Amino acid sequence: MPIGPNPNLPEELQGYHTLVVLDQPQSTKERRPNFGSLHATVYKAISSVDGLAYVLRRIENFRLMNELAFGAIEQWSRIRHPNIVSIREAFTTRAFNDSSLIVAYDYHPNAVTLMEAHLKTRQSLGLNPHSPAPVPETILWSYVTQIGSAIRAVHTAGMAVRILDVSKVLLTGKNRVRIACGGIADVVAYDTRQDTQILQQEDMLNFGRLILALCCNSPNPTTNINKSIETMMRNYSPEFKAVVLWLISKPSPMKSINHLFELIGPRMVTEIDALQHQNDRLEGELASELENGRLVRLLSKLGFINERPEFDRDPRWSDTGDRYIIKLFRDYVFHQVDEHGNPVVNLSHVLTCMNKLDAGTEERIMLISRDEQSCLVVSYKELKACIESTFSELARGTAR
Ligand SMILES: Nc1ncnc2c1ncn2[C@@H]1O[C@H](COP(=O)(O)OP(=O)(O)OP(=O)(O)O)[C@@H](O)[C@H]1O
Repeated sequence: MPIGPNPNLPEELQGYHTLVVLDQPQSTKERRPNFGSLHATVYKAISSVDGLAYVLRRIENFRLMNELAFGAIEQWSRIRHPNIVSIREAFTTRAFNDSSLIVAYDYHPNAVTLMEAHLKTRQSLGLNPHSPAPVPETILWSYVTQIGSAIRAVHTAGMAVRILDVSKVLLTGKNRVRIACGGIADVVAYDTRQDTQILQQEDMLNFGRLILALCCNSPNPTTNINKSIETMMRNYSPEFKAVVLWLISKPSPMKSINHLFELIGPRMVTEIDALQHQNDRLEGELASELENGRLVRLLSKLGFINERPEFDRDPRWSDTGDRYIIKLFRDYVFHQVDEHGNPVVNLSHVLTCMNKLDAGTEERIMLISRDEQSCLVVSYKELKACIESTFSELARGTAR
């Protein structure tokens, strides 16, 4: 949640403007480093290039010693994965009166960290964060599949995730998770380069710790690992426990993220089913939005045609031919009254009429003039043709 605009922030930052801090404010006393020994702050900002919102992660007091450190950002920006927040670019800046590293990522509205979604709520509600209110196993299987898939993509690209814990994985939709800080560690720790295979083994350990943290409602489940494993065993199936224990098991050259997918095979089928259901639901919603779009277009055309002020003194325009039929139809749809003369405000009548008009059905309706002196029987098909021809006449500017 944005905390609000801050007058102390730069107005413009290498093509970004309207910066808003997204982190929870920390008092100077409790402010702790959150990237190794460095402080980081997260902002939402708007790009002047495409007008879209992005997230800028700023690492304070960072000195770039070697331009080659940005090579990793290029590699990361080539990764497009549904469970990784995409990187846009990275640069250094003095706009904050220090030397900062900025890494720009895609912005996901309403995203919260797994920490905020599952662990902080208990603390903020004043509940014991360690008391058992386990995250349901089905949700955790989904997280395991998604985060595992993200790690696999990064490892396949010859890199390591490096920053992976409950405060650095985002929940960006219903059960959709994304790794949030790709690339930063590669730049910040460029000078102390480590063997990628070792880092990849650490990824699996961190992944195991992350899942264990969610099982135990504790951000640091490894402080008392035996107790955490006990808690997990009480609340989750043996199959799930086996996966977590494998993830936190000792690193070995034989331990690869690909093996995870052999362990969780049947769960991936459940995940695929859930995704297809979700897809069906979204397609359903999209279909009704398409219908709404068609209706808005039709209503707009009616709005353009009826009561044009430039034809006010020219009853020949609005009271003859096609336009007259459209005018009576407008009254039929919107201006009906009941037997007491009260307006009938019935949205479903409007929607039914508009749908029939859009489809151009053969159904006939009786249109009566306000003075009840004339009465016309027309089909929706004829009405549709009238509206189309009058609207194109208007659009061509040949209405007079
Ligand atoms: N790509 C993003 N899109 C949308 N919101 C994001 C994105 N990345 C982070 N956020 C938001 O920014 C907030 C702060 O992120 P951050 O990674 O600093 O988490 P944090 O819990 O404050 O971690 P730390 O304790 O390390 O500061 C999160 O609550 C999240 O809602």
